[in-house]
Amino acid sequence: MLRSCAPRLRTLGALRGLTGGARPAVGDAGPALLIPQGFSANGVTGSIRLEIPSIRDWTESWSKEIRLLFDQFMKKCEDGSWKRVPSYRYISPQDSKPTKEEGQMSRARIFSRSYDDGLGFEFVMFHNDVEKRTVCFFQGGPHLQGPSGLLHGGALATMIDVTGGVTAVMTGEFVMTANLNINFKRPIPLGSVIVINSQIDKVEGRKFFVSCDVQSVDEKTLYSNATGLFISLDPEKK
Ligand SMILES: CCCCCCCC(=O)SCCNC(=O)CCNC(=O)[C@H](O)C(C)(C)COP(=O)(O)OP(=O)(O)OC[C@H]1O[C@@H](n2cnc3c(N)ncnc32)[C@H](O)[C@@H]1OP(=O)(O)O
Repeated sequence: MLRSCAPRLRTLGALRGLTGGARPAVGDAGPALLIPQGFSANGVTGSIRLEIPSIRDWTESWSKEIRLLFDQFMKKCEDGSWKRVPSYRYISPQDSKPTKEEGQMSRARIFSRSYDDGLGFEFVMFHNDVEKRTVCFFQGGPHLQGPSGLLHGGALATMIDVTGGVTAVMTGEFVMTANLNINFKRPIPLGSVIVINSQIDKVEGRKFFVSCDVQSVDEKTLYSNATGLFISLDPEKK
């Protein structure tokens, strides 16, 4: 399984090349990649199309706080030190006769982009190649509630996983999460903007050791910290 996964993952790794500081107009269609082989529940399909959706500068639901952070970091992109990480929503099978299950698969969406605008994971990420770190500005929408008025821990875990994974992907090969340890230190008010800082601490062969902290925008509250191990796939393995 891992071997057949490799072409897709290499191409996903090529997303690194799609980042850039240029500010697209709101509503511009994002690029799409056609990838030779993909997965379905039954194994390999013909090909998959990875669609990067319209690159929104912001949504109606973004608070002023996250818009300001977005603008600040878009400015930092101008000298090339930071890059905005592109987002994508779909990896959909193409060019294969759909079975019932593949029909379902064609509705697949990347989990962290699976909610309608404003209701779930609203975030933007920026990556610094030299410092090997990624910053994610995240505003959890109302469908991510855990305890009343607070962000669900699993939603935060998702964002830590995605931010850590992106940090590893931007630095090396495409990776899978092998291990994630999270300390939940303070509850996060639903709808508030938080900052997830992720960096590569160490690389050992195919293993990327990543650490993350999750803070309030004013840096006064440390909500969580985490470590993760991300492993790039060995193309020789089945
Ligand atoms: C844009 C990108 C954002 C991505 C964010 C989202 C990411 C995800 O959701 S990924 C989905 C969740 N994760 C998974 O499903 C992964 C399931 N696990 C696997 O597929 C495999 O175990 C995988 C790929 C992680 C590693 O498999 P494999 O390549 O065979 O590793 P293997 O050869 O056994 O081990 C390699 C090294 O890693 C170490 N290792 C492997 N797993 C672990 C682990 N869980 N903990 C600690 N060390 C580990 C091994 O000890 C070995 O170390 P060394 O080289 O020093 O001897």
